[in-house]
Amino acid sequence: MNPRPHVVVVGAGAFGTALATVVAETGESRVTLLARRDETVLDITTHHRNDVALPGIVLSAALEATTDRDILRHAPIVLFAMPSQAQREAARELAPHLMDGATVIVCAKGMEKASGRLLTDVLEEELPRQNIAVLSGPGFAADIARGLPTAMVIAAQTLEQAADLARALSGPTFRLYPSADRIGVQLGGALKNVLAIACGVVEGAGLGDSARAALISRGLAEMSRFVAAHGGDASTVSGLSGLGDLVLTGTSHQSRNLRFGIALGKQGNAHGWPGELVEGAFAAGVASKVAAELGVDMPITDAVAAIVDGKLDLTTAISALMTRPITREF
Ligand SMILES: NC(=O)C1=CN([C@@H]2O[C@H](COP(=O)(O)OP(=O)(O)OC[C@H]3O[C@@H](n4cnc5c(N)ncnc54)[C@H](O)[C@@H]3O)[C@@H](O)[C@H]2O)C=CC1
Ligand SMILES: O=C(CO)COP(=O)(O)O
Repeated sequence: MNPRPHVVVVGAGAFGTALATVVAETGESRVTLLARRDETVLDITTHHRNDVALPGIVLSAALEATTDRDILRHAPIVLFAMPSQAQREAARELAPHLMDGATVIVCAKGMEKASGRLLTDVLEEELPRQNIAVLSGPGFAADIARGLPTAMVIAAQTLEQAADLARALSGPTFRLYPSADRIGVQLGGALKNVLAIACGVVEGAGLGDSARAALISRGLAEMSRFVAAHGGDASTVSGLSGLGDLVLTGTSHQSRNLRFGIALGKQGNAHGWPGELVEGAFAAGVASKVAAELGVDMPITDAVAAIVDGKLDLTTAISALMTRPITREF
């Protein structure tokens, strides 16, 4: 791989901006953020800030920004940091601009709602001439952008490719662990959002910390089953993407999914939610539907999907979860 590759990050929201600045700061790559709005480009190039996405944070002076898609033509590494439901559309729009053989890294945490498919499958369908990888794990955009220590996972088709990517993108404050399990890594990220909503519901309804610990642990069992049913490695979810991210977003109020769940637990609905992205609200319904098709038992995910859809009240959900037949733990 080129010693100083050009990395382009698509999606100038919180996560895209955070990834772009932390990689630019290493000095190992030339990094450009591909934004949709001229105002964002101006803010980054003149003030080294993106105050819409990451208010008050000073970005790397080495970070470039543009709205010109032609920047993708010579970029061997491209990060797709837009929300899950926008990944297909973005791939379709950007396909003519991407370099043949480039690696496109899914940085969203979710599944495609319309098809129930994995995001790597979606991008492989839309971008047959590129290699598709996944970046996931515990890391709030604001923490990453501020240079606080974070560790995440990068999964590619082979461990060797993942290790190359990890070396190209890691820096002194941002450490990537390579993996060859794209399925486990991406599903760990998608499903932890559903469970973070469940943890929020528990917190909002005042059900106690013991209930949260039970949810995290039984939620992990659900994740493992779902990953295995998709052909991934069930043990991947006990790593950073899965348990690591669930501990983070199931307990920290920085998490939008947790805060959304707290609103549900407090008032029974999410009326008044400010419109921030809540990936778990999409993933719950998709995962629940796909699990039913695959015959995978996912009672917590099913409950979150039904609560989010307004089809189940909290008391009934808790009673249903607590009175399931007694079975062995594993
Ligand atoms: N914010 C965080 O701390 C983290 C977020 N993520 C994941 O990153 C993904 C994005 O989240 P955030 O950046 O927080 O959301 P955000 O709402 O801050 O930003 C999303 C950005 O995507 C852009 N966008 C939407 N559709 C697009 C398209 N078709 N082409 C180009 N850009 C498009 C929007 O303009 C917006 O700037 C989510 O899947 C989230 O789960 C992952 C780890 C941490
Ligand atoms: O995935 C995240 C951190 O790892 C961000 O979580 P939220 O989308 O819940 O804010």
